[in-house]
Amino acid sequence: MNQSKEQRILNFVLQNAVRGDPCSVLDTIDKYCSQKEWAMNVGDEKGLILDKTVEEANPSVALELGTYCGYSAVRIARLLKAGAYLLTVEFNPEFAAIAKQMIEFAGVQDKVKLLEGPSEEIIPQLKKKYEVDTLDFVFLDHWKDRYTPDTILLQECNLLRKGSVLLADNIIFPGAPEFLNYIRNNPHFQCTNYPSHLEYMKVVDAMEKAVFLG
Ligand SMILES: O=C(NCCCCc1cc2cnccc2s1)c1cc(-c2ccc(F)cc2)cc(O)c1O
Ligand SMILES: [Mg+2]
Repeated sequence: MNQSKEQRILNFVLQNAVRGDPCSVLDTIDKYCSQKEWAMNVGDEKGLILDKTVEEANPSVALELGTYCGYSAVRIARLLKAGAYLLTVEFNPEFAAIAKQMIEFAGVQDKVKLLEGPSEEIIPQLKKKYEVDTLDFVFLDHWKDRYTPDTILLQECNLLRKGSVLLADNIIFPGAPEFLNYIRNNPHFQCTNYPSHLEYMKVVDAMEKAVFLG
């Protein structure tokens, strides 16, 4: 049975990156996806915005919605302080299996917990089943029409605290217009827009940061 694109990306990393070196894993994925096959990793340009936002937030507990091949999970986890961890949620079992291997190869598996399932099921389980108190950082990179309902769900489940930082990918392309309208008109969030480009393309994209004000 012929391989998936995601399996080809993982194989390229296993054969060309340095085991235990997250930066080499990221660089190798970016090399493959810019030169051989496009894939929906956050990429190197928006990845720098993600890095700066994570470093500024310096989270103890982070959540990612939309793991895919694990690129941004590795990107986030490599910046976490001792004892801090990332919960990353993936809906597609094939992608989750690839991401698990990618995260382990990068050597950040002790900082990452990969949860499989739809966000609307996982989010209400975070407190009781995954022993989360509140989330310091949330990266939204899953279905774009789930950004708003899941942001509302996070608030309903009391998972945000004063200062929790949300960062959303793909604000322009594919676009999350309903989320942008919701979050920018919500007095409980302080928003900042970061213009950028779609991963590996000249297409305009952007990220939106939203700090919860309590
Ligand atoms: O769809 C995108 N990401 C979401 C994949 C979703 C799956 C999940 C749903 C779900 C539900 N619950 C829990 C976990 C999860 S994971 C996406 C798409 C593009 C893109 C695609 C075509 C194109 F021509 C140009 C850009 C670029 C991006 O950066 C993306 O992030
Ligand atoms: Mg994205």
